[in-house]
Amino acid sequence: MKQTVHFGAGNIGRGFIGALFSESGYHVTFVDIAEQIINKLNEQKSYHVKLATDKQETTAIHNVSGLNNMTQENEVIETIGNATYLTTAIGPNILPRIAPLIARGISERVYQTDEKLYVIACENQIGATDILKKHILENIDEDTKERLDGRVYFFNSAVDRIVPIQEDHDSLDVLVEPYYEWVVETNEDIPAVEGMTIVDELAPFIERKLFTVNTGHAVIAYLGYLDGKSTIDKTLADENIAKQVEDTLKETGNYLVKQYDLDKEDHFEYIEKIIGRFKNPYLNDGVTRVGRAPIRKLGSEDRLVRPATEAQKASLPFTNLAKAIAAALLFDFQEDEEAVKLQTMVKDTGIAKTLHEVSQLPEDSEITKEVMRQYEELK
Ligand SMILES: NC(=O)C1=CN([C@@H]2O[C@H](COP(=O)(O)OP(=O)(O)OC[C@H]3O[C@@H](n4cnc5c(N)ncnc54)[C@H](O)[C@@H]3O)[C@@H](O)[C@H]2O)C=CC1
Ligand SMILES: O=P(O)(O)OC[C@H]1O[C@](O)(CO)[C@@H](O)[C@@H]1O
Repeated sequence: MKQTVHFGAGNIGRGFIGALFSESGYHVTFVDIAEQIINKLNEQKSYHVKLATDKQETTAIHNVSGLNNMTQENEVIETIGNATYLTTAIGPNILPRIAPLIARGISERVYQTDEKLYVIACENQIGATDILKKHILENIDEDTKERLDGRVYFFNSAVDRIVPIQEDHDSLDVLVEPYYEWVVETNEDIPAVEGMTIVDELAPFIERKLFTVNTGHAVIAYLGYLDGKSTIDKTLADENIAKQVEDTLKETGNYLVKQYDLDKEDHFEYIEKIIGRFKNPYLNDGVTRVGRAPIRKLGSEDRLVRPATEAQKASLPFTNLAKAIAAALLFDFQEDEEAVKLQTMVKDTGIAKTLHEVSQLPEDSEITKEVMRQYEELK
């Protein structure tokens, strides 16, 4: 049986990428630090993916097992040696931590086989596989690096499927929205995986997704949190917030249409489709999950700041994006490590210095000034 190894047996790992591989005839080895999940995968050897609809259609996912990357390093290295694909859905900040072990696996593999290995990071980040590749290469010696050519391939990708935090932590089953899109950038003729879309150039796809799905989601999450709302669909039922989401996505939309020469009408239909997905009441998706890790989300290349700086460069409006950034700066959820750190930064150094530090925005930039104005109104 064909083998694939997937780092991160969480929501996207089990509910999306791992499930697609299993349905495409692969045995999926999940690698994770969560001992309980790994044990369950090895005991049950299967789980269910349930659709967030009124009927809750369910698919059984078979041919799965698990390894713990902290305690089973040799087994992980051996599994990398036998895999066709190596994927991750672990969070962009974790990629540097798993890279050394992947590097060891690749280093052994390229002396044992000429079979090709395809590495794809499935994270909400532009160029996530490039980032992973950089960290992997830092852990491979020069002679071995030469053997990667023609044997190990790295492809960037965009992943889109809303998978909320699961209510039953004791179960491997995963509730997911029906919609999904997995776009992979390559010119290689790679083994088919059901549900994987291959494109020559990822930029329009990942930017369209990140600056529509993720920007829209972030606006709802941060404004909802400020307003004491619990979930995304409940927040979107508030007309003022719904209008704010639309206005913000018009700003990112204007940039995307201009940058990628998109058909404006098609793009605005895409926005409406995405907003429809956010309204799914069966997902019960918490604002604190969607708003998680605000420092990462305020990064210069991420869903709020990048479209604002691009809009500014193109002389397009960015006021609503500035409001979303201001709302993110007010996200003080105590159980989120980054939110706590961000609040300390704002308290100790103020908005302009914080934005300079986390978003690389000049302290006197027009965006910063607008964020400061909006922050005062929101707080
Ligand atoms: N949940 C969603 O709807 C979507 C998430 N994404 C992206 O997918 C990635 C994963 O997100 P989720 O699946 O939601 O997160 P998650 O928290 O459900 O899963 C992450 C998994 O990584 C594991 N992990 C953390 N540190 C590790 C380490 N050092 N070594 C091994 N395993 C480790 C965790 O134990 C967990 O099982 C993120 O980059 C996210 O932005 C992308 C699209 C949709
Ligand atoms: O997974 P992240 O980057 O923390 O952000 C949450 C976002 O990602 C998703 O999980 C999936 O695209 C969305 O639900 C949400 O916009």
